[in-house]
Amino acid sequence: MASHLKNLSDFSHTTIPNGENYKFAIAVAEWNANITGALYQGAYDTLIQHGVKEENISSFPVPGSFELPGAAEIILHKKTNVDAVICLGCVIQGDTKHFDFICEAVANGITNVGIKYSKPVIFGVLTTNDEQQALDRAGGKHGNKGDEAAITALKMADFSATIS
Ligand SMILES: Nc1c(NC[C@H](O)[C@H](O)[C@H](O)CO)[nH]c(=O)[nH]c1=O
Ligand SMILES: CC(=O)[C@@H](O)COP(=O)(O)O
Repeated sequence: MASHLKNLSDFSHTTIPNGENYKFAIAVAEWNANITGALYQGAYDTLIQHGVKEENISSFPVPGSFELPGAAEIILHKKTNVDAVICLGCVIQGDTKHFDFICEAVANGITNVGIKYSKPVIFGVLTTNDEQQALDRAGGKHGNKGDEAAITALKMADFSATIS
């Protein structure tokens, strides 16, 4: 469903697991920091709201979204007790094809790291045509993609922990 047809921050809170027993890492890109900062705050606040302890959230800034898959790899290689990694970024179309290459590399890279480590690695990356679309999805009229990424991380961490 397109974001304009749903609010990224609208969830039935009865179906969201309590996160008190889970540890999360958040990798956040510094490119478009006004957007990614809002995504980060949304994700952090949502994790806390659902019982995650402050000491169980570790945060890792990286230069750009292209660095997110590598950061997730390093985090999961070195911090084996992390239950899920949330990757946050904002890629905005420019004048060249650079956007296409970054978006594909980031999406594929994040997918591959999650599979490699059998750990949830959440794609919380906005890929927009312009800044307004990003603002609308980082706490604007369409909600906050960071909230959505945190909810997904909670659900997948619980899924991973409870599957026999
Ligand atoms: N244009 C955007 C970038 N570009 C930078 C890359 O992500 C990367 O840091 C660079 O190519 C060096 O490896 N990054 C974003 O996150 N958002 C953009 O709009
Ligand atoms: C997504 C990008 O890397 C892009 O914002 C860079 O802009 P440009 O394509 O005009 O170089």
